[in-house]
Amino acid sequence: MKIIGLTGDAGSGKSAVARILAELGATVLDADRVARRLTEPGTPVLAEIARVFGQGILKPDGALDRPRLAARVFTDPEERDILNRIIHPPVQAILEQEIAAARDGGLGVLVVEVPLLLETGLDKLVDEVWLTVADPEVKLERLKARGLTPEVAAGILAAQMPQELKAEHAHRIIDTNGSLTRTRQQVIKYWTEIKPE
Ligand SMILES: CC(C)(COP(=O)(O)OP(=O)(O)OC[C@H]1O[C@@H](n2cnc3c(N)ncnc32)[C@H](O)[C@@H]1O)[C@@H](O)C(=O)NCCC(=O)NCCS
Ligand SMILES: Nc1ncnc2c1ncn2[C@@H]1O[C@H](COP(=O)(O)OP(=O)(O)OP(=O)(O)O)[C@@H](O)[C@H]1O
Repeated sequence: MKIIGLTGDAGSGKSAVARILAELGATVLDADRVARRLTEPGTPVLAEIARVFGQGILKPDGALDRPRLAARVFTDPEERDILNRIIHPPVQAILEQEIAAARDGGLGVLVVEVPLLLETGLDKLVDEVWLTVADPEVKLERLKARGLTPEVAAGILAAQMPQELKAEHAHRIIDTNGSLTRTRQQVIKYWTEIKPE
């Protein structure tokens, strides 16, 4: 099985590219979704977050108040480090397990979509790094369109390795500044290159 690590800044179009790759036949594993599952009500990770960040970080129904936690961790690097230390080890363990299982498995392509692929060193476990890129103002506009405040949106981008540095580690780069059709064309071209049959 071929394993692609898909990464890129927040708002750079990873999820859009992952959807196209899934349509083309890849299996997609999304690190954000793994992190969400690990922080569902009743999990040890959520209990630890509530212990460290206070019960106010939970909504009345006991679920994680994600916008509230985002506002804290993306404007305060120390708080972000604390969250990362709680949540990254279990997320990484699951991703490593899934990648190892895929290696033992059959043919096909596994795409692991990980915003912090390079920052966490998980790129060493994949065969190729694919990077989505967009101009800073495009990424910021997309994040604001999701309802994030400009401060939180800028905080997320500041918490990630700069796009130019990421590009030094990438095998294939997808520019998402244009239309979705343009993005799709680039993805199909790369897909054809790795799946020549
Ligand atoms: C802080 C949380 C609760 C905010 O949730 P929310 O639903 O508002 O945002 P979402 O998860 O969609 O994240 C938005 C984007 O921020 C970026 N991001 C998320 N966490 C981090 C982080 N710790 N450091 C840098 N960027 C991050 C990603 O690009 C992500 O796609 C959530 O992001 C979280 O649990 N983060 C820690 C887990 C993590 O690091 N995930 C990313 C890769 S494993
Ligand atoms: N040409 C394009 N390519 C990709 N996405 C585009 C394009 N034009 C507009 N978009 C939109 O921009 C947004 C990109 O956000 P997306 O969720 O794919 O980014 P992301 O890299 O996964 O971000 P995050 O890491 O924050 O989850 C989507 O709403 C998508 O529909």
